[in-house]
Amino acid sequence: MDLTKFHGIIPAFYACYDDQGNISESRTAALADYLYAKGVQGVYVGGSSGECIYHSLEERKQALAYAARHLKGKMTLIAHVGAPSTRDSIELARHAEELGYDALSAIPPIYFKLPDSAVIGYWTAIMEATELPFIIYNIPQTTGYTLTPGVFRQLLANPKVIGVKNSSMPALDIERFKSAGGDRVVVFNGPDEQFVAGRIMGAAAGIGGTYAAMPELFLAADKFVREGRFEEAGKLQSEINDIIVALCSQDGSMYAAIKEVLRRRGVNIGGVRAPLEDVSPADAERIDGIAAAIDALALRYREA
Ligand SMILES: CC(=O)N[C@H](C=O)[C@@H](O)[C@H](O)[C@H](O)CO
Ligand SMILES: CC(=O)C(=O)O
Repeated sequence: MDLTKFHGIIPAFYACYDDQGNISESRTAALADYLYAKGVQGVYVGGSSGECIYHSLEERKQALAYAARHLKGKMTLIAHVGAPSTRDSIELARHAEELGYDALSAIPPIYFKLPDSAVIGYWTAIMEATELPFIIYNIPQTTGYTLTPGVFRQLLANPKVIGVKNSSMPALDIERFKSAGGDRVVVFNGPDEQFVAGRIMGAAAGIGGTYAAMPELFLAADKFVREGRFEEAGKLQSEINDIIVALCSQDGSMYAAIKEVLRRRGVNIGGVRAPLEDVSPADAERIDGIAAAIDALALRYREA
């Protein structure tokens, strides 16, 4: 299988709401057009950053359908289908396959702490439900489940497994998964704050929650790594991290801050769904500064 279509910068697609807080097709189209114009390699739809955890099954299907309608054939499409029950996950997986997604991905089961056997059973049931390749999602800080290299190796017995999106903080985990999977897997860097480290340690791609706020910067960082320009990559990573820290330092949630940045960059995708907190009046001025900083860096790295 040609895995190169999964290489590069793959922003996590955000939940796009109308003014009443319902999933909006026209606003999904606006985010889709913006990301297409920036030249990203793909999108990851319906994950953490897509606020999937706060959506009904019907809304999740809508979000997957609207993104596919506006991006199918233009870039690689990955559907996140992890849901509390195996049954709902399978329903989403089949829906994503019908919509023409290129791959599925899922977090492990959440809430109850389940043994490895149940987690493996869950991911395997999703894989068996469609013909699509599958990307395991390891994000221990939110799910409470840590994927070990041993369990990863067991899962690799299934040829549908083509990769792992690793969001644990040690870049070492990326290297260990790549070492276990070799050429048949793509490891996706999770933590945007160490994208450059992840790329150097074995990730051929990144899926990130802040990419869509500043796609130009992650595309430039990726190019620096590909060209072996590690000093420039490291400097840009540091500039990116100043922005991420600022996005995470508002009264509102990081996603609310990002959506305000996007509004200033010409893309209105609404607010965030409670219990995520909206930005405060005091955030507004600081977010003006963040958006201006992103625009200035994007300009500076345009010819990178
Ligand atoms: C914990 C979490 O949500 N991680 C995301 C996915 O890996 C990241 O992309 C973060 O959104 C990003 O690194 C900002 O902290
Ligand atoms: C990558 C990420 O942030 C997500 O799962 O949406």
